[in-house]
Amino acid sequence: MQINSEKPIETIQYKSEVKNLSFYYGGFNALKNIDMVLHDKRITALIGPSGCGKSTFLRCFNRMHDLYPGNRYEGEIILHPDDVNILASNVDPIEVRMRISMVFQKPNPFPKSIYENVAYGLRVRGIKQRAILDEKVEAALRNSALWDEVKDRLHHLAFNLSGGQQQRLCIARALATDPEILLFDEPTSALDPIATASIEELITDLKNKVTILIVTHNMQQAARVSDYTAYMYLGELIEFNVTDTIFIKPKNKQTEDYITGRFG
Ligand SMILES: Nc1ncnc2c1ncn2[C@@H]1O[C@H](COP(=O)(O)OP(=O)(O)OP(=O)(O)O)[C@@H](O)[C@H]1O
Repeated sequence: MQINSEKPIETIQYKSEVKNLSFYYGGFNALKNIDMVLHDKRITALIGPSGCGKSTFLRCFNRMHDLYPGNRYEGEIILHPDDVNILASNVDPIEVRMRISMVFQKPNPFPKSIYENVAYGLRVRGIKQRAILDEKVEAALRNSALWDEVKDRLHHLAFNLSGGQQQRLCIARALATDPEILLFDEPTSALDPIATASIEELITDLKNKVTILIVTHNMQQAARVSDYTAYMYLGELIEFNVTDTIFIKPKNKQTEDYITGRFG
């Protein structure tokens, strides 16, 4: 595995360090000894052929796998600046999910109003004051480039929005609680090209505010939006580097074959 063997394009801090991470679905070893970093307020893309473990890796970051019995992590995911290992058994997964939010492949708004979708996580955290809720809901909708389209119908059902708008609403819902890392699992695969372009633009804008890890099948998308790219194969991290290097001059033959479409 090659990791950051070139000088980084800039000197920035790590938001997270993955150390010797392995993951098991019961007896199946889906991730094997992964070492990687997430650069603070940068976008990292995970690419690789179907079944290589991209979603499994992403889901380790918010302890999603804890929801199912028989799953097991080994190794560490250190979250900075407080250096906590979010996989440690004494760390509450609910706490982790407050700090690391996820946006799924298909838009999945709750059967509630636009406003209540965004306010949901704030209410779970015990925020009741209307003025604070109003302020945070508006900020999240502005940050997800949805405010102008919905400001006059905040109390309408979220299902009335288009697919692209629903996905931006899900991003607003994830942003409302000020997460430190935002996880995207193929966020545009259910959307048309215009909605995809607006989500990509939004993701690019969001990196000023939050560290982003995105799984995508679409290599052009990885090349367009990400600063760093990780290529995975059969549960292993094969190569990790700045995105331009991975796409223009990968160091590993397997990465090159995948990027050039000779494999996968
Ligand atoms: N709940 C599960 N139980 C057992 N094995 C699983 C489970 N979920 C995924 N796997 C297996 O783990 C491996 C990695 O799957 P994963 O979904 O992470 O791959 P992926 O790279 O995200 O694939 P895709 O691009 O098709 O979404 C695959 O072999 C898959 O069959």
